[in-house]
Amino acid sequence: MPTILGQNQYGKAENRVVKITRDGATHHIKDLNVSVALSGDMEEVHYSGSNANVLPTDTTKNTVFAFAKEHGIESAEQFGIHLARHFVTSQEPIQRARIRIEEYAWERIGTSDANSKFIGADDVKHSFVRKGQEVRVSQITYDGEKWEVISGLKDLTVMNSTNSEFWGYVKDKYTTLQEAYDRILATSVSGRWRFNWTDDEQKMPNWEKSYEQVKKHMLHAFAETYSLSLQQTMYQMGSRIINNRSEIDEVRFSLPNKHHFLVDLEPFGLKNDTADGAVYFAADRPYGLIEATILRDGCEARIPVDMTNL
Ligand SMILES: O=c1[nH]c(=O)c2[nH]c(=O)[nH]c2[nH]1
Repeated sequence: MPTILGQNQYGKAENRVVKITRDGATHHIKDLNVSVALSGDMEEVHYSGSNANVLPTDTTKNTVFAFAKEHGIESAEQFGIHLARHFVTSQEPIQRARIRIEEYAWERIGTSDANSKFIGADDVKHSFVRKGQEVRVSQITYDGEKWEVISGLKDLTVMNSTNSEFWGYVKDKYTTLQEAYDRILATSVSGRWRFNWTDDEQKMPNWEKSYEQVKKHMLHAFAETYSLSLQQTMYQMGSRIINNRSEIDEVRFSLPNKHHFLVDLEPFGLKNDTADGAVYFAADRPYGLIEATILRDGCEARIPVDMTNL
């Protein structure tokens, strides 16, 4: 044979597993991206195509989700150790397992300086904001007479682990979506807001304070709205800003609906029920994209509909 097989490994990469643990009304999130790489006696599958030693990558994916439900996720390390031990000890041909895990950190809305002021302790049990700074953006336009200032943010990722439903929608012959009475609602907020300040230097808004307040009202509305759709939540977020910040006349949002699907663990004899803490598959695409402008009554819409370049 003119060639021989060198190092090889296989497995399912990037299993996006989200485990919610319910401690009464207080929820806890573990949000991981788990990649499995197995190696061992795998010559034959490469040389002849015999799969006799191959545990399917699909099975490694199922194992990740089933273990999250059956054993919980105490820490990424503990979870990885458990998985690696399982693959190596349960499958004779597998001699090495490498589990790589990225963990995404979440903090409760209301617990950090940036978002605490308006939210009482009762509101933060199931509403989370992903750790890390959002990107703050602004656009300033001047024609020699008047100013137009638009501020905003992107990549502010938030999640409600309950208090979200979606049902009563139109059903046609292509509809397969099941109605949801207790789902995860998550989005990465991209928002822009337009100031009504145009020229009076004396009445210039305090831009820093305004930004912090807008962000707080946005998070507050997200956390407090019992949601029947992302559209409804989004409108509440915009209204709350307009109603509390007199310097702003217009808000536009572009909100990807970051879908979290309940994993079917029935085949493994596991009940995966929202009521007692469930395991979800966090899908990255496709995603619903929900967008709208919310205006102060009587004001004109000027923020571009497509604000990706803004
Ligand atoms: O909040 C939602 N709004 C929708 O318009 C929609 N469509 C869908 O499939 N899921 C959802 N969720």
